[in-house]
Amino acid sequence: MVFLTRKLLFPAGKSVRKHLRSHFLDSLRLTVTGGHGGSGFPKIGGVGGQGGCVYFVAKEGCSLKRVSKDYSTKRVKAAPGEDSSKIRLLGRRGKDEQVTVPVGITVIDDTGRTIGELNEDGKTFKAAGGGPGGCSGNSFIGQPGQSRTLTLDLKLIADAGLVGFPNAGKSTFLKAISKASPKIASYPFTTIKPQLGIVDYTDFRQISVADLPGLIEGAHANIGMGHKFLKHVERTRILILIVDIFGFQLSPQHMRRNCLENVYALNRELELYDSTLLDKPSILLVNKTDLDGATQEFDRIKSQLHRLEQGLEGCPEEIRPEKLIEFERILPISARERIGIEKVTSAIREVLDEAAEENLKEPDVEILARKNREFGPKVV
Ligand SMILES: Nc1nc2c(ncn2[C@@H]2O[C@H](COP(=O)(O)OP(=O)(O)OP(=O)(O)O)[C@@H](O)[C@H]2O)c(=O)[nH]1
Repeated sequence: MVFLTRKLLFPAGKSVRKHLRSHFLDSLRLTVTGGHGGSGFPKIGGVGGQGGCVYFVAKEGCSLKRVSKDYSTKRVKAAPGEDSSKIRLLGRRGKDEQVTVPVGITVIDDTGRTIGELNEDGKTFKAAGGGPGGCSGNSFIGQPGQSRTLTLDLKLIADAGLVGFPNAGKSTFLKAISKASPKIASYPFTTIKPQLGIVDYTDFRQISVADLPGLIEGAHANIGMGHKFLKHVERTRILILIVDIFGFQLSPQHMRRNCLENVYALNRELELYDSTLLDKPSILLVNKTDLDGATQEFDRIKSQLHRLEQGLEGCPEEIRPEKLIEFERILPISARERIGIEKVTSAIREVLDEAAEENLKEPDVEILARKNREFGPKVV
């Protein structure tokens, strides 16, 4: 049925991504409702308990995807207040509902107004107030809680995040794609200050690329800048992985990894930290192809880069990923000599546009598929 739905939704000729990714979410709409106030007890002047409130609480390491899974109906309701009774004149307050959200969330109401910012761990925002309990002022009838639909927007660092081991040529690449020298971005919700390069297109579109520094093998286990780095990879729409065509060695104590192994190692680091990062559309840049013998080396490994699953057996166990990254594009470049840079900037734009298009369509498919499951004919 899902297959059929997809076929109907995606017109012929329009390519459906060959592998269906689960979605990276950077925006989520939730309908929040405070609990209903409890009824009062007119005879003895008893007051109903106030309904519970809905709060958003920022927490490090939480993702919008998690919130979406926890509240699959996209509705959050706090508990009603207790009715007043002979044994409890003042009804108890309804239980609050606390929704844990990622740090760096902007809360937007239905009119498009920003009504809250959750930029620090532990920060709380009251999303919906509970209804007042019944009392003499309201004829002892408990009132409904506040109800509204809010959008949780995850603040992004940039459209694309540049991921690579040291010395791969990230800064050089950033300079090559942005006319002005990269800016150091300072965000209130992050501790790192990524270098930000802005790509200017002839039609005045601008796309931002952030160099997220400090990834080394073991980052998932918080070695080096570890988690500080990885948690910011979440805040970009697409990933650009960059590797040195001749490989990389962090220090004499570390193994020398060839180009292909570097790709597996980057894949492994992302996977170990959070495998949903691999769901983001990604581009692989193989850098330093101006060096002697680099073109031949790229031609030699090109097919292996396109079919990572085939090289898995020969991949050292400590960097062997379980879930493989799937690149939308694999491009050889020389960041220093600015070779292949135009192809990269067009690819970034195309991949971002494809991702945006897919994001628009995919939820429809999911909803339709669910509805079909709920109401469609039973297949036994
Ligand atoms: N031959 C050649 N050298 C390059 C190229 N791109 C970068 N380099 C050199 O590689 C070295 C590292 O480049 P960076 O841009 O500083 O690399 P990085 O990934 O930002 O390094 P970290 O700051 O350590 O993370 C420098 O000496 C660059 O000149 C390239 O396309 N060709």
